[in-house]
Amino acid sequence: MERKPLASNRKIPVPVAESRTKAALKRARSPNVNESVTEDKRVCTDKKTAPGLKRHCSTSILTRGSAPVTTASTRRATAPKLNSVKSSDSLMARKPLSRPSVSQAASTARGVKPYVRPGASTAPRPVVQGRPPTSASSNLNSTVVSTGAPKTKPRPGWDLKGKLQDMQGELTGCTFRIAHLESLNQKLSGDAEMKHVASQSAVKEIEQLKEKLDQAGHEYESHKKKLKSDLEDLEFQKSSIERKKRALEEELEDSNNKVTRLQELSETRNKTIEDLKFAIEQKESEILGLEAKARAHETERQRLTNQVEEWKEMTETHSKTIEDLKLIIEKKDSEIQNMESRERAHETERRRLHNMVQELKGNIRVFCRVRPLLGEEELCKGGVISHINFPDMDHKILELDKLADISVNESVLNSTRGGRAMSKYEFSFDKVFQPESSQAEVFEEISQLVQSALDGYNVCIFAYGQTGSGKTFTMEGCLEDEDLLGMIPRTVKQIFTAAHDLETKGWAYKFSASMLEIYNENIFDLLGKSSTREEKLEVKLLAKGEDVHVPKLSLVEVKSELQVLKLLKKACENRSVAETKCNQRSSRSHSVFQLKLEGANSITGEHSKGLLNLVDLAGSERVKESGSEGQRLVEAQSINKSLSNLGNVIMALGNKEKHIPYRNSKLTYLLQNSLGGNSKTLMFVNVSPKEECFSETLNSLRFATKVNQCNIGTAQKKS
Ligand SMILES: Nc1ncnc2c1ncn2[C@@H]1O[C@H](COP(=O)(O)OP(=O)(O)OP(=O)(O)O)[C@@H](O)[C@H]1O
Repeated sequence: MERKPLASNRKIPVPVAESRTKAALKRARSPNVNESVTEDKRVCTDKKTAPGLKRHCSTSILTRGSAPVTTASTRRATAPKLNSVKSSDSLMARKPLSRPSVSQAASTARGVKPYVRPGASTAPRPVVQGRPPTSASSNLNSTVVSTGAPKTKPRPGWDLKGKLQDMQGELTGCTFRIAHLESLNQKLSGDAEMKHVASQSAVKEIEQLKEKLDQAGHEYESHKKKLKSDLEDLEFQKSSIERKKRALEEELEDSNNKVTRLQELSETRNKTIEDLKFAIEQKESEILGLEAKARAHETERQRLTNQVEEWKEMTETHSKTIEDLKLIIEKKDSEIQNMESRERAHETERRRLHNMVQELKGNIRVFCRVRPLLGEEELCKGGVISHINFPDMDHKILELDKLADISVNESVLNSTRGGRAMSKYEFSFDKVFQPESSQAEVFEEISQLVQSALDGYNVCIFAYGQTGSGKTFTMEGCLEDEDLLGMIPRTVKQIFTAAHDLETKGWAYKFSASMLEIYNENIFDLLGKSSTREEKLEVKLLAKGEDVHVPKLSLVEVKSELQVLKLLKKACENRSVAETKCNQRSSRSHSVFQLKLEGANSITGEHSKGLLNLVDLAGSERVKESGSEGQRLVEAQSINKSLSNLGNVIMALGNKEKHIPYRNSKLTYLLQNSLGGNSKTLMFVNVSPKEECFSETLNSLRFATKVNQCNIGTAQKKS
């Protein structure tokens, strides 16, 4: 009987994994294996000593690790019939028992799953009995089969002979079978011997392998130690490498940061370089421009140098010429002085002629001014003044039309309009200003008169007319608007300008201004302090033919037009304060602006003394028509008194009467030196364009016509 497992133990495949190698080595050293080997040895020993037991022993070996098998001898001892033995043998022959290899057996015994070489069959290998039957066994089996129990019916009890025959046949079979078994036993004994030898060689081989295994174990241990130390070395190297790696990584990160910073720096520098390049280009182009300029300057310098040389020569020539010219200038200076003295003589002559013209024009002159329709008046009338006409081109005649006839002495031209009788009144004045006339145009006509004040004449300009006809607008105007400045500021401006011009002719002037208000025949100072403003002033005449004097009246020396404008504003404010105490007082009072002009010519020794009176009279409407009563009646009466007295004075002057009733009113008393022989008088008669004011307009025009017809004599220059 061959035993392959030991040989196959050596052939335990080398496992891929070390763990498997260790397990195999362990299994190889396993006590179970030893046990198995020992058991094999024991069986072999038993085989020598007890051949009878050999079968049992071999059978136990064969059956170890498999299901228990009942031996043939046991079965024979217990089998009641040969048939049963035959059947069990045949069963053995038919049903081979599986026997695992030694390693498998060992593994199974330890409960460890045996290692199965890949590709190897896991089917149990058949034991001897399981092998295909040898020729002997097959013969036996065939014999048994042939000598098997007859399939005939059992012999009856009485057939002893037959039964004996059967028993003899059975005995023969047994004998034959015993012989066969003995031969078989002999064969098996031989096999056992061979197995024993093989087993011993296997044991030797196992011991050798064990030694080798121990040796291999030592080698493995030493190798393991070496590997462990190598591993430690490697671990140490690894950790040092990792440290180095970390250090390198940090270094790398630092380097990267440095690189980034350097890149940024590089970009900044590149940009700076670009900027600098651009600046350099600009500078270069500037330099080129400057070089070109420098070249041009050099050329210019050269040219100028040449010119300087030329001029040096010319200067010498000019110096000579200058000397000649100086002589000529000296000559001319004396000529100019002669001319200036002649001019002064001319100026004196001009003044004389101017005065003569004024005399020829008459010392009382009357200008008529019609104001335009304003605001709602314009809307109602469609902007047309239908009852006032300006028929002549010389602007000296005004026509007043009325449908109803009024019996008056003026030249009334009766005509018809729309089938109705129409009265036409014509008035003639020195000048008629139409509604469109500007303040400048009006002033142009009175500027010569203003000049007379500088020449040493008393000048009186007053505005007459009903309330709202434009007297204040004409005299003062709007002080905030240059174009709307009235006669007073324009007069002042002209006087200062002319005085300045006359300075070159030796004239020096001193101007003193005052402004008063005559309300209800009382005189109030419009330039006074608030404490003295309500104080009533009186007019005094120091001596006959002397200046009229108002004691306590503020007299302010003025040196500029601006200063006078400030005084006018102050007077306006004081008037409006008074107006809050007395309703419409400004309309109900006369305001008088006076400017004294005292001139002296340092060259000719001439002196001049003039007085300029600019008067804004109170409204001239009649008491009866205005239906005034109470305070208004008192106002109206005093206005009427002063205005009618003004007319009376002018009439008396015109009639060359001996007694001129100056003292009948404060106004005429104040203006007595400016009305009459020594003065030049101009009256504005202001006319409202409103048709409902027709009656008042007619009255005003009649009064102005009377004044205009007066010849108040020749003005005398005061000196
Ligand atoms: N020529 C003109 N152009 C434009 N507006 C004028 C003119 N004349 C008068 N006015 C306006 O008419 C209005 C009445 O004028 P203003 O006050 O001068 O009349 P007045 O006769 O002085 O009246 P009062 O007697 O009440 O003082 C004012 O608003 C003034 O600005």
